Amino acid sequence: MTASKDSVTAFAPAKLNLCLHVTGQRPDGYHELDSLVMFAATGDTITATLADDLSLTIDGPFADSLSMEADNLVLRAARLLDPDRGARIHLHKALPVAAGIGGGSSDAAATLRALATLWDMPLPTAAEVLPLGADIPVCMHPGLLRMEGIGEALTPLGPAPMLDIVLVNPGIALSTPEVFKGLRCKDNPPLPGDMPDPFEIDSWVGWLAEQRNDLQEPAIAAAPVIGEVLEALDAQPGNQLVRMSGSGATCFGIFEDAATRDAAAAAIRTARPDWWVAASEEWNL
Ligand SMILES: C[C@](O)(CO)[C@H](O)COP(=O)(O)OP(=O)(O)OC[C@H]1O[C@@H](n2ccc(N)nc2=O)[C@H](O)[C@@H]1O
Ligand SMILES: Nc1ncnc2c1ncn2[C@@H]1O[C@H](COP(=O)(O)OP(=O)(O)OP(=O)(O)O)[C@@H](O)[C@H]1O
Repeated sequence: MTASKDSVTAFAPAKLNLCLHVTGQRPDGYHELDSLVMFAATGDTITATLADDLSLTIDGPFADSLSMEADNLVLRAARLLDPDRGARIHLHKALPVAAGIGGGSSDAAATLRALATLWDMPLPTAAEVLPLGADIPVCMHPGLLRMEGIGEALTPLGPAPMLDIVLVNPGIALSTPEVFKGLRCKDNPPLPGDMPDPFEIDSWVGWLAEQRNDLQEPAIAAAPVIGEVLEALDAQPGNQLVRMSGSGATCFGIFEDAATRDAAAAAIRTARPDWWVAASEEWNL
């Protein structure tokens, strides 16, 4: 985060569900999750400047996907922090929208970080931000986290280790509730209790590969192109783990080093110029 007296810039990293186990469903319809979450160093940028009124401007490659409606998560987050204060907020939208990488949630969390500094206020709690979205609590404290409940029960596991990641989105927006609705089984096993040390990267990634994203199957049923994305990542030399994030459609690959990561990203970009492809590293706050 960079700050001057009257302006603060905060990064809104892409969220990755390294695994996402759906373990039950509450009477209100929300699903119980058991997920490991980390963040990638590709994302949006929020700049907040002191002003009398609250306003939002948007630019960037995915700005057109977002209408300038009053319900943008950035404005909802600002009003949640203080409904009576003003700021001129600019969002540079570099992440695809409705893509399973929590772009809107990360924008909301970055807005809260920026405005808490600008307005000299404490950050809200997980319970306070949960009504804005189930992914917002985890986006408040980027690092490696276990996320349970419907997204509010967080166990910080320290910083994410150094990882070489490729993210690929085939250019389709997926509705999170529709993907949850397609789940055939809602009471799947939680994460096993024996997670290796994340800094023993090879054995940790091997353990992750044995876990699941339970939303992957219903997402592929809704959008079969996700299967093509997974195959494209899987075909690249040096991949150690290939999986979909969140409710899709973005998938990621973890590669053994920066050279195989960059070669994979270049190969997929060449083969599918219409897809969004990002080569990245981990991001910790
Ligand atoms: C799938 C994940 O991305 C995993 O990190 C999140 O659980 C989704 O988080 P989100 O997009 O912030 O979700 P919200 O905006 O709160 O909810 C959108 C819709 O997704 C479904 N939903 C979401 C979270 C959850 N634990 N159970 C659900 O069933 C509900 O139908 C809800 O109405
Ligand atoms: N700043 C924002 N960025 C992206 N989406 C936003 C924003 N504000 C509101 N939205 C709305 O939120 C919806 C979900 O967008 P988002 O990009 O966060 O989805 P997602 O990546 O699938 O999230 P998740 O991984 O949390 O399910 C979009 O349909 C969009 O209309």
